[in-house]
Amino acid sequence: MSKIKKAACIGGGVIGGAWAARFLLGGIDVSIFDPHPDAERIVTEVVANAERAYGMLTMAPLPPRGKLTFCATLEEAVTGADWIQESVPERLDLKRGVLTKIDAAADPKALIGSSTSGLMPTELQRDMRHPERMFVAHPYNPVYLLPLAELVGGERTSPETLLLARERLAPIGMKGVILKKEIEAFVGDRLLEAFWREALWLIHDDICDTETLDDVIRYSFGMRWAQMGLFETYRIAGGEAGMRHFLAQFGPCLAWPWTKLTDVVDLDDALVDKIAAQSDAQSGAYGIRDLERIRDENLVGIMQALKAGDGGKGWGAGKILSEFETHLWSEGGGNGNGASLSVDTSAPLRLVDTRVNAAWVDYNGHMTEHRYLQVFGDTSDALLRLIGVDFAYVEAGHSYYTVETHIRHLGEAKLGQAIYATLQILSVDEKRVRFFSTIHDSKTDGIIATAEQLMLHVDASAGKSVVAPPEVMAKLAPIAQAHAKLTFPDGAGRSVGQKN
Ligand SMILES: NC(=O)C1=CN([C@@H]2O[C@H](COP(=O)(O)OP(=O)(O)OC[C@H]3O[C@@H](n4cnc5c(N)ncnc54)[C@H](O)[C@@H]3O)[C@@H](O)[C@H]2O)C=CC1
Ligand SMILES: C[N+](C)(C)CC(=O)CC(=O)[O-]
Repeated sequence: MSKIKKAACIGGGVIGGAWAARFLLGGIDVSIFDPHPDAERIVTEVVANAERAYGMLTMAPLPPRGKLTFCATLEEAVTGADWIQESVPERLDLKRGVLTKIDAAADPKALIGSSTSGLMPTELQRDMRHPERMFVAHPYNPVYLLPLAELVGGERTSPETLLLARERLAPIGMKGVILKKEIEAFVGDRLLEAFWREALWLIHDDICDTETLDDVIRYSFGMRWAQMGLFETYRIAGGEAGMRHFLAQFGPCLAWPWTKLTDVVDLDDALVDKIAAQSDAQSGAYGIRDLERIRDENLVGIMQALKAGDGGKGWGAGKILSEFETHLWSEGGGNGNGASLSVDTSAPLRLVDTRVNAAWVDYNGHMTEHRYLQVFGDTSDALLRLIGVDFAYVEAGHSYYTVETHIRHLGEAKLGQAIYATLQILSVDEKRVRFFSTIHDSKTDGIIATAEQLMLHVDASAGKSVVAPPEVMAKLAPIAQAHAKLTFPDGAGRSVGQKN
């Protein structure tokens, strides 16, 4: 599978910043060029929101965050990048100029995607020397959560470019859909534009205000669309007689005055003022970053619900999330698979490096208790991958299950604090592994929490413990032997409430 190794974002506004977050949280280094004086602050805030959202979205081990570099020139940003995403304002002359500059400075094999909402790729690639690798990758806001990118080629885009782009988006949790032909505004924005025009008429004609219009969407078909789109929803609406019956029943409405789509509203000052005032009344109590966080929490909830859809197989965006998580598990949080990790057994194994995410913090202002178990769980998962108990091993029917845990909270972890976790094996036999993990502050190495745990090797389908195979024991035993020579950890073997 082809993966993005280094990305460049040209334009770091709403969309460029969110692309950067998607790449960074996928473990990819990103260089940004944006001349705006506030670009660095804005991108940093967007990335922080994205990181918070990922903390809620998935328990799968994310790779170490990529490195973010702000560059003084476009040329500097694209150097070494194999995916360049242009996200400058929606003006043909500006975009064409920027894309032509990218083309001249980038590696000829680098893919160049444009975030344009509706400009034709043939127009955008007109002056490029290597137009075959240029295409539209039209995302949806927020790019770091919504998985879709419409992939659209121009007359001179090679078909392989679109296939390669789709392949490279999958490991960062995105679904690239390739359109058969280019058309202004592609598929999504054509639909949204039709909807938007109708909505503007409804406000203009005082049928409702912006809040009522939004209520109509979010309490009804908006929820349907998140999971089944238009045609599958209408198929169900046709009842047992299906789609043909639906078309026969509602087809005549097409001739009735149910839409004003052919008539474009005049977006004059009066209408702009009206919409802005209604929008202020509806949402003005929140700042933009607050609204983004609320939106992200809701989207995460929807995606998680969809992950449980279709009897747990995942549905729509939930299926993409599930596939993304499978990929993350198989990659093992950037530690690589067990075989390639070099292990220093002369000390407890340092298996997890992370940061306290906003979603982990509770009303006491510090990391909440179940997140400790999450970090300890990530640590034991990392041990398992190290000894060959990876995703393929689990899929083949065996695993280790945790049967006992004792956590001690010895310090506090605050929002954004860098922490790391170590693990020392205490004892091992063919069925059991007993180990002691410690969460440390990354700056001081001070101990924040410890966990003593016992895991059993199991046959998952039989639902019972069985002996681990020789190849797992061959990896586990040397670590256990080395750790037996270390000092027995202070606090191991303690019971709850025991005095020192
Ligand atoms: N905002 C949205 O909901 C969506 C926007 N898009 C598309 O993404 C693109 C960017 O839109 P937004 O991020 O919303 O705009 P924005 O105005 O938030 O950001 C544009 C950024 O480009 C920077 N910029 C201007 N000239 C530049 C140059 N020569 N080189 C590098 N950076 C430059 C600006 O300083 C600004 O930070 C547009 O093509 C838009 O149609 C696509 C999907 C959704
Ligand atoms: C309004 N818009 C045309 C920029 C919207 C998009 O392009 C996609 C989105 O995120 O809705």
